[in-house]
Amino acid sequence: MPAVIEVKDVGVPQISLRDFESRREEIKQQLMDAASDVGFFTLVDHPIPLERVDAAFQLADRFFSLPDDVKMKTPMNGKNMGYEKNAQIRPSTGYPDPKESLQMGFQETRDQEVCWPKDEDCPKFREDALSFMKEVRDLSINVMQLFAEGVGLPKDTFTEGTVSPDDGGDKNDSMTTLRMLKYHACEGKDFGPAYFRAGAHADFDVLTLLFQREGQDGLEVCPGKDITTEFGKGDVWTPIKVERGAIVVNVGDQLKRWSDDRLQSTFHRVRCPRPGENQQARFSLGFFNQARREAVIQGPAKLYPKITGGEFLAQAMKRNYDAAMKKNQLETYEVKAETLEANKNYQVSGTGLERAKVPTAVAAA
Ligand SMILES: O=C(O)CCC(=O)C(=O)O
Ligand SMILES: [Fe+2]
Repeated sequence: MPAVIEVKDVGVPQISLRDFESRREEIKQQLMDAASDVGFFTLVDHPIPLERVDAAFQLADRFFSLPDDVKMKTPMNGKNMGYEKNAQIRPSTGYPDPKESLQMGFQETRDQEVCWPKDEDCPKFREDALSFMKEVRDLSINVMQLFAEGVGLPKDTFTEGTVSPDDGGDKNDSMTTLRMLKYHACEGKDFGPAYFRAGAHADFDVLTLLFQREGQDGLEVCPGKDITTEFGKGDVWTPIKVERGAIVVNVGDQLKRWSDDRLQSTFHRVRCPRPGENQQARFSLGFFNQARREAVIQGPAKLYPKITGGEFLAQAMKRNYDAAMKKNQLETYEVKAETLEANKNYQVSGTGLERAKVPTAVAAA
């Protein structure tokens, strides 16, 4: 049976953070409802000013406008940091997403140091990116505290589990990352309906906050799909229209596991625009709150064995990037033998489980 891919607007809940302190309980309930149902929602009336988001997009544009050889001074490493272009192959499609991206984190390790664009190439990049990242992290903390309470864990479980203290603790085990994305322009080209700017995948972090630009739609989500079953066939995809000021938020695989599957990590993808649509480049900024390298992930009902953030990432990266890792001789984090044994019957879902049965196209340049 050929894949039936239906796109229907079944809606994604919008949650207002207005009067956060006095409406805390109400907001918590709305977050829990959205995250246990669709796994995706948008946040409005949040504290991040539009100008800050616009400035972050300008920063991304400044970086992506540099010549390729300058951007390639900070190549993607096996630890989810650095720059890549046409190199992220999604298991769901089998071809690289037609895009370029730069990922950076809070760590001050050598792994991370070498991934920051140099001041002489992109002045003040690091300073400005970090200040935006801190702002998004602060908002994430408020949301993650409500989720921890909502699933019956101590309030700070997900924040202590993702945020390394800036002083005192080992901030170098932070794995949270900001990913700047630029999908290539494809003016005048038609790759058909089954070609994607980002192939279907679920995120492997705790919570993703995604910033998009008006007029640059394309994100679609596939709610209600159990991500441990076959991927994407006959499912209903829902477009999320970009709304100025709204932040798209989704639950990742780590939070799904940490909540004993109460909260849903949902497949999503980015469509490639066809003639008649906006085929210019598309920018987005994804902030991925990930479990710290040493944080232990386990839900209140212990549905899954324990796994650390570092091991979780290593497994996800290995599964998703095996070929790329081999080719580039990249090294990722270590996974202990006992973790492998304890987790052998469980899957890190990451970016899809099966190659999609759709025709592939050559990535746009
Ligand atoms: O660019 C987007 O809108 C989505 C990106 C995404 O899903 C990802 O990078 O994980
Ligand atoms: Fe994603």
